Amino acid sequence: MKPLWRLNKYLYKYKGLLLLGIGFTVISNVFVIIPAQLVRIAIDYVVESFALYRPLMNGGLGEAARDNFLQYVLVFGLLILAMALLRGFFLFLIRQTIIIMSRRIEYDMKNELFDHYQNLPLSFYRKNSTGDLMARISEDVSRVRMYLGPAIMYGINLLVLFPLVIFYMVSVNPELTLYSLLPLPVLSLSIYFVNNLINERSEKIQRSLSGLSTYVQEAFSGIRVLKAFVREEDSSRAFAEASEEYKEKSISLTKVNALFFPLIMALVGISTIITVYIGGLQVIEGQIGYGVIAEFILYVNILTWPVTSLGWVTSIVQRAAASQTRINEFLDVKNEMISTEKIKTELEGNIEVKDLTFVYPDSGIKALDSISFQIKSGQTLGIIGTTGSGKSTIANLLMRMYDPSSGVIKIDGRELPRYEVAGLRRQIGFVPQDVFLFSDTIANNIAFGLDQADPELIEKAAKDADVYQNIVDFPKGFETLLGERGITLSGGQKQRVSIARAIAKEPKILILDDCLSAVDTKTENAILSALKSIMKDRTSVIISHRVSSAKLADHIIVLHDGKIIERGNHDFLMEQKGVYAELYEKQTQAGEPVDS
Ligand SMILES: Nc1ncnc2c1ncn2[C@@H]1O[C@H](COP(=O)(O)OP(=O)(O)OP(=O)(O)O)[C@@H](O)[C@H]1O
Repeated sequence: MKPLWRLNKYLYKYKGLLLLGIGFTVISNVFVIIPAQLVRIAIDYVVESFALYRPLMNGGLGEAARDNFLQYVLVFGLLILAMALLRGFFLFLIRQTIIIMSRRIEYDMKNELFDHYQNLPLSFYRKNSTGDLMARISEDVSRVRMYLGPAIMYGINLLVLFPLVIFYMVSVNPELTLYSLLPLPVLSLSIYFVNNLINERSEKIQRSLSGLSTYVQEAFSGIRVLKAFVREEDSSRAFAEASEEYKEKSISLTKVNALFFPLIMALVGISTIITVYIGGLQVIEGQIGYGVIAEFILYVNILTWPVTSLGWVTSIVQRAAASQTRINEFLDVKNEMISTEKIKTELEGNIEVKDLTFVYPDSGIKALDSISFQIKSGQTLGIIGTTGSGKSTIANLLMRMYDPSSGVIKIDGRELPRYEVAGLRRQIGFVPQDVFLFSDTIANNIAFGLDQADPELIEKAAKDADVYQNIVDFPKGFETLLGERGITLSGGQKQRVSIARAIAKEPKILILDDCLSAVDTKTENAILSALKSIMKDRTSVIISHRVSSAKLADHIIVLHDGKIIERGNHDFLMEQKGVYAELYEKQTQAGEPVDS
């Protein structure tokens, strides 16, 4: 229960709806109890009237007595009907308050979680899978909503109705009350166990279903690989196996579900039989009238649902508490990327990195080892290195996606933590190694970093990234929709749209992380020379495997195993005849012309 306390702030926020809901519950229950008493009075009246009817009929007053009697019964009938209608109206109002409150809280919770997720550092995303993040914001929040809505609603109903009914029952006949209520605790306990069984099995089904969807999603997004390696049969077999498991689990749930209602009916039936039997004995002994039996049968029926719901509510609350624990676990993750001074200022773009060492906290891999370099505003730094040498790590650290293990990174003489994180990132244009485009139009993808999409700026960025002609050649031009992962574009086109997105926001610092690998050297040169003019007075960092990309940089560093092994400009490094020169030779011999 304790994890659910965190939700009290929401209950407080929507206290108006909650209090109204409680009020409506009390009123609606009054209209449940009164009809039961009316039924008792009506039946007792009918029985008494029958006893009087015969002597009156003999005395010639039969007709008048009959009319009177029918009128009386009609009034009772109308009264009971009116009560039922009023009860229905108040039930409607209860749902309109408590269930609406739960939906609003669900909305608030999802927004809070989503905002929180977005603020968390990259390391959080390394540790937790996207599936997990999605499950907590959707399934777990839904389970918590079940507590805030139905569970609270039925819980309040139970708390109001139960004492009220028991009070009336005891006031009418304590002995009969005891006997008729005997099977109800068994009902509640059985529902609790059956419901837990249902939940357990539903969860297994849910897991198997999400496994099935992940499998289908992967099979079809990797369909080209699947076909190329002729694995269709294998894939079908694996799918059939996963479906079989899903089917078995669904059938096992159906079995338990099938038990649910018969169980309730059986136990209610037993209660009714006991009521009729004990009540019948008391009627024979003259202790009570027939009406009391009818009233008690109604009471037992009235109590059936609240008692059933007790088991149900308990298991909902347990599940909600487990879900809220999972949600709290994520909500309690703190964002370590805190700014010390929250400096918001326009950057000039002078970068200084000193003795930078970085160890990835989750893997313990030392990706960078005492790296130092400087880039003046308007200059370009080329970073060359083998796979896994730490190039992308430098990009991540410059954007403050992680904080260094030791050493400092300064921009314009200030250490990164002094800047407001969003303000800093807003002035850095980043083109990641794995291009990610959204399922949206090309124009919106390019304008992603802008607060307002300016068509002129978008076109200019596309031209500078050398992708303009490709875009206007599409029938819908800039309005072309990109598929789920930009499948309508070629690898090189995607990279260039991604570059256009970074330069459209006219950043002070531009970081290209190996993002020209899928374009030919001619296009690479065209982009790089366009960038040279755009990035005049701004700073660029060009990370690449290819010497052709880094060649034009003012300063080049060559990385190996997290360490700088060579540094200088192209001519200097060529003269050194070291790793860089060797790489240059290899790449030119491999048929990659590197001349501009
Ligand atoms: N998020 C991460 N968590 C743990 N280790 C990581 C992470 N990212 C990278 N590494 C490790 O850090 C080292 C440097 O990786 P990095 O991505 O910086 O290399 P790179 O030079 O950019 O390589 P490539 O050219 O292949 O992209 C590698 O050994 C890699 O396995």
